[in-house]
Amino acid sequence: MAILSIEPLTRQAFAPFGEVVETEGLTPLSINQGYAERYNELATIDVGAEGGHINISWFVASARPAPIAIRLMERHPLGSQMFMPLNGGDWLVVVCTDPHTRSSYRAFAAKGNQGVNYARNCWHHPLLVLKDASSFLVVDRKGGGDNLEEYWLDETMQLDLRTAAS
Ligand SMILES: NC(=O)N[C@@H](O)C(=O)O
Ligand code: NI
Repeated sequence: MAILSIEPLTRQAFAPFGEVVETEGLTPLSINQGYAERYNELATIDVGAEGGHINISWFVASARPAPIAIRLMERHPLGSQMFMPLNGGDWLVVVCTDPHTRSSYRAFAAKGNQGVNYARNCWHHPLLVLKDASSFLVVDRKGGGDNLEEYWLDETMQLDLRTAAS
């Protein structure tokens, strides 16, 4: 059984896979006569391929049984996919550059104030949360064409949750 250690989610570490949606380290614009701050252009929504349009949805996710087993990776060839937690709970992100290559897998511990925007065609595990009834705002694609490619792993990989706290 392959064990995948979990690293903190940072913009730099996640850059090969997409964007981290967070305000950390950014300077906001002051708007609304000073009564609000705007953190601009945090993610690129790329859903126009083959006539696609933006789909705004709300996911309510349940925690998977521990130890979390990674058996399936997926990608969306026609569009990006953004997840933003709404309850403020920590969650997990698992991505890879090549699902056939074990060493290409990366697992990240995302904070409750961090979202991710998977770039179009980025291999990722479906939404992984640590608590039941975890709500997420999701921005991805609706439209024709086949926007889902799945890869079932030959060998189940396990997430080493002990490293998530580090
Ligand atoms: N199925 C669905 O809409 N969500 C997945 O693509 C996911 O990444 O969670
Ligand atoms: Ni997805």
